[in-house]
Amino acid sequence: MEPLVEVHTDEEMTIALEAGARVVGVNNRNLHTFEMDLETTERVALVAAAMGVPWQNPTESWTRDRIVLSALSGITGPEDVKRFETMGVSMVLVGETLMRAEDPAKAIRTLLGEEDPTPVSEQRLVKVCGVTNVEDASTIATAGANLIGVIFAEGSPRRVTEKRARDIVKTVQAFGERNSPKHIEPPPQTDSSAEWFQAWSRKLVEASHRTPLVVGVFQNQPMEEIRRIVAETGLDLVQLHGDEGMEACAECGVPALRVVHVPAAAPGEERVESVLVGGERASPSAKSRAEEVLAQAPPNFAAGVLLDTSVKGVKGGTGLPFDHEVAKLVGEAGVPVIVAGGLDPDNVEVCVIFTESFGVDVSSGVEEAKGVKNPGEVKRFMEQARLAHKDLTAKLKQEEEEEEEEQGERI
Ligand SMILES: O=C(O)c1ccccc1NCC(=O)[C@H](O)[C@H](O)COP(=O)(O)O
Repeated sequence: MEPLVEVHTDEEMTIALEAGARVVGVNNRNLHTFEMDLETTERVALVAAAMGVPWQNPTESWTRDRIVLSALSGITGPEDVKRFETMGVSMVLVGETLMRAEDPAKAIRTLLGEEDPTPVSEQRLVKVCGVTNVEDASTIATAGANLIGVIFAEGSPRRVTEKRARDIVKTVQAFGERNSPKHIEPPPQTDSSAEWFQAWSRKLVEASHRTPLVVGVFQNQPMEEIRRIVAETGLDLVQLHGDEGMEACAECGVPALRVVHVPAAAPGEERVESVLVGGERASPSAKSRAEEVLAQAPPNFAAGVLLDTSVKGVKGGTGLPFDHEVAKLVGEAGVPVIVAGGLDPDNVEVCVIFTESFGVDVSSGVEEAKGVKNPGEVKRFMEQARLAHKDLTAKLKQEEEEEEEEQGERI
């Protein structure tokens, strides 16, 4: 019988090989800090290479002059399996991903590349906001949200203390197997809002698809206060939800989402009703609102544009939608947006398919009381949003193919 010897550092690898270990597993998780780093296997494997000990290629049968090298922990998607397969690792060990999976058999097929997951580059964002306790944060992280919002805005019934925010940050970090804020490098500066926000949207999805990020929501608060709270609580991102303007987003100490407020829609005008009236593609009011939004979205400051409803001076957590035609038009101009305001598990799908938005944000639509989330509704919202994202990806792909076919026919 051959024992599997687990190592995490260069030194441990040296000891294991010198002792004659033939099956060596590199744990990507540091068991002292619980921090996860998939590069650990690659780094520690170099020690074996430097000692002239080759490892077994997964496609060949084992010979005793080679070690069987395994990558342990942190494997969450087929791209991770591929990464280790490419470097010739013989085995991967997967625990947490299968424990969290609703359908472990399907999860294994997905890891092996036999099921078709949405590639990260095509994924979209879901934010659940107004979280006030660690139990809700855990529920939302487990349900698969990308962003978890905590509110510092004065007067909000969902406002949290710094201590509570710190506890929520710790819970979300532990879920994502990290113990520090996620650093996201901004894209290169550009003259184009579309280019800037598209680059940021890819970065946000990439940074949050394994591990949710915590967003602190502020409203017209002094910048020193924001920066202090960011540093003291460990927030990953900020959301400026007042009249701060775009430029302020570059001053927060971490990347910031900028909210642009759109007045609440008149009843019945939340979505498609303004389209195709009298041959006009969009209502004049939606067009001018979209232009206003675009004018407020210069490049090089914010990490994203979040459109939310304002009603009679109230901004945030209104539970009311705005005219989604506005979001659709801003997206068509090339600027990806996150749509907030009055979303719930029953209307999120229509919103996603209609607006083709990059992201959605919900707060009161999944609450059972102000500041208290309903776990069943959170789960349902996530399922509906993800389903809609899948349908939208399929729809956009089909449209692209049809367009290519048409172009081919014209030539
Ligand atoms: O939710 C609040 O109480 C709030 C108060 C002040 C500023 C912002 C606030 N919420 C920020 C959000 O991002 C909400 O998710 C967004 O407004 C949507 O809320 P809802 O319409 O309830 O889904």
